[in-house]
Amino acid sequence: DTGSAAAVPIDDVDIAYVTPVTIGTPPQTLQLDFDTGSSDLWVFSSHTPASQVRGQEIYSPNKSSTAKLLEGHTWSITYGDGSASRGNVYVDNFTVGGLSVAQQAVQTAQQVSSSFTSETNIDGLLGLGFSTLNTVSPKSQLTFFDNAKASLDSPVFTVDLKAQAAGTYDFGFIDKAKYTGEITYVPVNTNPGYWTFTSSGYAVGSGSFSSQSITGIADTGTSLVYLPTAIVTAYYRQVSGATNSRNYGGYVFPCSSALPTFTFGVGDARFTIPSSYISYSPIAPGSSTCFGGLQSSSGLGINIWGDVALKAAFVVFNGANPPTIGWAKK
Ligand SMILES: CC[C@H](C)[C@H](NC(=O)C[C@H](O)[C@H](CC1CCCCC1)NC(=O)CCNC(=O)[C@H](Cc1ccccc1)NC(=O)N1CCC(N)CC1)C(=O)NCc1cnc(C)nc1N
Repeated sequence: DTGSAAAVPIDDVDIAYVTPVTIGTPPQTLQLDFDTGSSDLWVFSSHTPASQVRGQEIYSPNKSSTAKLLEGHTWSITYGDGSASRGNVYVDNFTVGGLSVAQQAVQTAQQVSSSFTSETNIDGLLGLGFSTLNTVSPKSQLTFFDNAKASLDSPVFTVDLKAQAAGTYDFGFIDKAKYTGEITYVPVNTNPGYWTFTSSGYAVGSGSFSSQSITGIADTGTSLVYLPTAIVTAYYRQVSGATNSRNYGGYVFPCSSALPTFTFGVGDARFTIPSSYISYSPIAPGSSTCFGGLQSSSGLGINIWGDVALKAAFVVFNGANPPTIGWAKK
């Protein structure tokens, strides 16, 4: 089997991407944020208080003839940005881009934090991290990818995110039309459950490449790139008027400032993030001060290659044993 579905940016700065999925019988369609940085599949549902729903599509298990409550199972998750949700669990038919899993654990929200309520374009999350991170108790559940893996032509999924355009999540195959040159594969550390890999270094603009190991996670659910402070200060030193603003929570600069590109290494391969991706967004609509798409990871305890970096490459998440991650130009 294989599957292929669109990854559509939810706003004009690519803060996140959503992908259509269908749940139950007859099929109910929701738009989910596919997140390699977590491993819960949860949805806004008929169990979510109306006061917490603001236009999101909901999954109603009582309207699905194939839904079954997972008795006594609950879940509760908190994300890096402090957002959170919790609820109960059903199993039901679940399809992504033509690829179906018969008994997928679908976590129905009974409570979501205000940031989820206000994010009207996201009807839930589909975790693509390792199932060890799943929060369902007393028995943790498998991700869609782990459930589908045995039936896939190849135990992989690929991520092709684009700037202000629809990209794709492919399952079970590697589409040669989506990348150029070779795919460079590097090892993945599955502890504690992210897709953790080590980059071989970086360069700022046309500057020399600094070879150093940068261990971080490939995270489709994180908007920006978060790297060690030394690297980030080296970058913004090249940006006139850039300051690290406590007020705005990171590096800001005049939107008119020229920004260098940022290149990162994977093995011998080099990937360049265009300046336009790093001029992330005005700090407020119409402001002439812009927020950077590259920020410091100090305080996070982890380096994160988020959408700003993933958009610059075609990435293969190889779920074989042992898992690896592959990066290619496109
Ligand atoms: C089983 C938990 C699971 C593994 C969890 N995983 C994650 O947090 C990583 C995961 O990829 C989550 C997935 C997000 C969650 C919010 C909704 C969209 C998806 N990523 C993050 O939390 C990274 C930081 N957040 C982000 O990058 C969000 C993503 C977002 C997108 C659209 C709308 C709203 C939010 N972006 C923003 O808030 N932006 C607005 C501000 C702008 N300057 C940048 C973009 C974790 O590590 N939790 C531990 C944890 C708990 N508590 C805290 C405080 N930190 C933690 N790390």
